[in-house]
Amino acid sequence: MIELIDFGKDYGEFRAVECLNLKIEAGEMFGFIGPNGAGKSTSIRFLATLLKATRGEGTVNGHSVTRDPMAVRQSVGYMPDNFGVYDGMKVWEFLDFFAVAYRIGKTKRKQVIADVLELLDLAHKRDDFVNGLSRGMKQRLCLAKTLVHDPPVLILDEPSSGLDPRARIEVKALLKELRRMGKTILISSHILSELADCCTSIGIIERGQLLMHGPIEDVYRRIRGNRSIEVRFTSGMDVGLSVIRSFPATRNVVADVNHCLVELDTDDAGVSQLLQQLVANKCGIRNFAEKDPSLEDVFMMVTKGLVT
Ligand SMILES: Nc1ncnc2c1ncn2[C@@H]1O[C@H](COP(=O)(O)OP(=O)(O)OP(=O)(O)O)[C@@H](O)[C@H]1O
Repeated sequence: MIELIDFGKDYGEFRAVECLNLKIEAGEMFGFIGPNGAGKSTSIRFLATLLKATRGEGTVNGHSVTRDPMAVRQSVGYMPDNFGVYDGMKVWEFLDFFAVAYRIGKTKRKQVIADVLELLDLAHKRDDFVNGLSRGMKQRLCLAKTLVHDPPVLILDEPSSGLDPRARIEVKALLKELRRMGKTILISSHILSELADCCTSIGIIERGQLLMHGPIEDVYRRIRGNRSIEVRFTSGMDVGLSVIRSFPATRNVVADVNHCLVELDTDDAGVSQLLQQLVANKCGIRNFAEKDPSLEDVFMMVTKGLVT
């Protein structure tokens, strides 16, 4: 649904994006992650047809970004990282303005505006002035305007920036709902915990280069290397620790009062074997669970070059 093929962008002498290749399938929610200045907005603005590539190409919904930008615009709802609102405009007028720009007829516009206001929970603000809205509501209104022409693809640059925790949770719930409605979503964000539980795949970009991308589970798996298992005991922890320490796949053990963290170099069968040995040795176990790294851990490891 979205593809970048050898995309590169120079600003004068400065190479902002090196050579980016990326493929996002229909129905995915793709999290685009990178430190400030990594090249996320540059890539996003190219896909939204607002920026010319220095090298390479992109396609959205089967349309070439460089050769058929008008068709791409029909397919994309784009939310920039900072957007302006017009003074003296009411909420419905703001949406009407964009609906006219997308050449939606007058009768249909009324219905479309009512629908998106309903979806974004802004119906009660229909006749309020846009510049009097809170930041969270302005952000929701901007998301509403990306939907007026019912595009299959949404490209959202930092949609949650500057929002308080409650407003961020609301935006996240909305994005999940939009994905459920069949939209393909590309979202950039610095709030990694937020992306972790709503994205199906991620890409990590730094200094204009895509360091890693793929389904979120694959990325975790590639990072994980050794597996980290947390074991909580109700009894028999001394015996349990000697079983764990003598287990051939054990690489490291960090023990606390009634639980320990074990690093294992093994597969699923090995993990299960360790559990069986603990049970066979009559250890009381309250919890035996694999600990996944957080998206923050993944991001730090990849951008520090600890993983290739
Ligand atoms: N119009 C421009 N002229 C010159 N340099 C630019 C221009 N736009 C962006 N850059 C530079 O290109 C690099 C990539 O910028 P970009 O905005 O794409 O990064 P980003 O990953 O979106 O960062 P952020 O998370 O801070 O928004 C940065 O070093 C930036 O300073």
